[in-house]
Amino acid sequence: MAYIEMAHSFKRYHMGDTTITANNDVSFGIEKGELAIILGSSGAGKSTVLNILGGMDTNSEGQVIIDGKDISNYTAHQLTDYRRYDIGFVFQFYNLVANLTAKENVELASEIVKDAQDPVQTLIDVGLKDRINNFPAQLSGGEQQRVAIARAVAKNPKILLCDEPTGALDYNTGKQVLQILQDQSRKKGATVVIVTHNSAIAPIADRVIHMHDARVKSIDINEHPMDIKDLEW
Ligand SMILES: Nc1ncnc2c1ncn2[C@@H]1O[C@H](COP(=O)(O)OP(=O)(O)OP(=O)(O)O)[C@@H](O)[C@H]1O
Repeated sequence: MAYIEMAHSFKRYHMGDTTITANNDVSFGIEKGELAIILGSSGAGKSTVLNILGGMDTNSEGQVIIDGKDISNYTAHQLTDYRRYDIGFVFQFYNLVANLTAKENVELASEIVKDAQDPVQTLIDVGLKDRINNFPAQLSGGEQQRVAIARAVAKNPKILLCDEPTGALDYNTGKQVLQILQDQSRKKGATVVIVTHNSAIAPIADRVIHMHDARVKSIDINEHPMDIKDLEW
């Protein structure tokens, strides 16, 4: 069984008399240490998958096995622990706390787990040695996203989930952020899942899960993922 295994997962939203099926019989596996990209156009159901994998939402039906445990059966309390200890999340618009410095933003996360990485070292690792005591408003978009990545990885999560992490960034800054995410997988052994509508970045992934209209349309394995420096879009 794969490290992450979503099996026949459905997510239905009920709005009055209508039911929206955001995920329709979604099944895929992701191996430990892989960089996986979930690719699809707007409304395909990608964020729904990511939120369910991250324990921020629950599915209506089907299994969500993470490291051998089915989180779809978890209680609210178990899901809180799961989000706290096992998951790092990176959002499109960074979601940093505006009145805390870069270091303090990372500490917010590192202080709630037992075996966290050192916040300063984590910021140095993402190239922010000279920005440690700056507030988010003093940082560029790319730098803010790097703080957000440092915050996510400082907890040593089992899985790093990223929702359109380069969506608000320009081309070169986006590539730098992708490089950091690919390094998390290649050099640190983290399992990284990126949701995007940008098909140009698919070649950097070990596995590409194509979604359309709430379903998985196909899954591609890249035996030789492209280096970010060779990527063009
Ligand atoms: N809380 C909700 N209540 C009702 N419908 C929802 C809710 N969340 C998502 N949906 C619907 O589910 C479908 C899938 O949404 P989802 O956000 O997963 O797509 P997506 O592929 O991530 O799109 P985008 O790239 O635009 O974020 C959409 O039709 C959306 O309107």
